[in-house]
Amino acid sequence: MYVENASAPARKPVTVPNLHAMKAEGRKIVMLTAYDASFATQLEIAGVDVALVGDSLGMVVQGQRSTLPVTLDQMVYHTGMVARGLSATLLVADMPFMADRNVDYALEAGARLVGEAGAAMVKIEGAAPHILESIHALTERAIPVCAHLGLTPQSVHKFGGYKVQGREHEAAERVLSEALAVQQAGANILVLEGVPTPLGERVTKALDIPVIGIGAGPHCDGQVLVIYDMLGITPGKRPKFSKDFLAGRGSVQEAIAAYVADVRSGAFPAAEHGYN
Ligand SMILES: Nc1nc(=O)c2c([nH]1)NC[C@@H]1CN(c3ccc(C(=O)N[C@@H](CCC(=O)O)C(=O)O)cc3)CN21
Ligand SMILES: CC(C)C(=O)C(=O)O
Ligand SMILES: [Mg+2]
Repeated sequence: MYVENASAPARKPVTVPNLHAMKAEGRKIVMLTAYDASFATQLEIAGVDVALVGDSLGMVVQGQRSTLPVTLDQMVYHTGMVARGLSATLLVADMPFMADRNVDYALEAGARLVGEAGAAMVKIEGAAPHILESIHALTERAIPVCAHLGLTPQSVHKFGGYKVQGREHEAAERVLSEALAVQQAGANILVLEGVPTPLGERVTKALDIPVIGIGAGPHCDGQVLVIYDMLGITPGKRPKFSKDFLAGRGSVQEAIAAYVADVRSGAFPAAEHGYN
């Protein structure tokens, strides 16, 4: 029987091997943050590939000045809420500041975010020796890892602000060698944030694993944004790499659908969203 409001056929679940196939086939990966079940459902309906419970929730949900105050308990709480809104979308949860202080802590945090809260993968910033060890230890225990390099927000005090990374020749070479190191340690995918467009392209071409960019130019294998930035409701100034997809559209669902379509077609990001 034809039912006008019958829901769309269920999407096949997105898996880690799917993301690797997408890179191989040149199909762009669409990633977006979510912090609760209602937004998670909107991502699910729009066909977003990967949902990220970002520690950016400290800034956009809690109103903090950085991501550093976010606790593991809070990440577990939000990850659980998002997990209950998803079915096919792959769920990644950020390791909060210092939950990766050593391998044992990182394993404990991974166990909670995946085992207790329902994430399929955890994201860890940096490529310091203890981070490479943790990436290895987690992936050995079948917890997939998304590495995160470039403008890593948990290093805001070290960088002296949210500054684009890898601008000088030596700094660019360092980002590239860190990317190779996290891949070697076992990372399944990489988020590359806040680097010049040519470096985004070099890293994407040098790695076998998918590279998801945010402020890293259009050559990455996929893109990620903070959902409040792409809905134009971020308090204060939005990063230059973001875009308001709700402007001129009638609903949150249309805005997310436009983001999905523009990432898949390569229309987003445009030159104005990148750094040179
Ligand atoms: N709303 C929001 N969006 C984000 O993308 C985001 C967060 N919050 N919180 C956690 C981190 C912090 N991020 C940020 C925050 C600011 C800039 C920013 O203003 N960058 C300057 C670059 C200046 C330079 O050229 O070095 C810019 O103008 O874009 C970048 C990333 C990314 N993450
Ligand atoms: C900006 C993305 C990559 C992130 O780490 C977050 O939302 O916390
Ligand atoms: Mg984060």
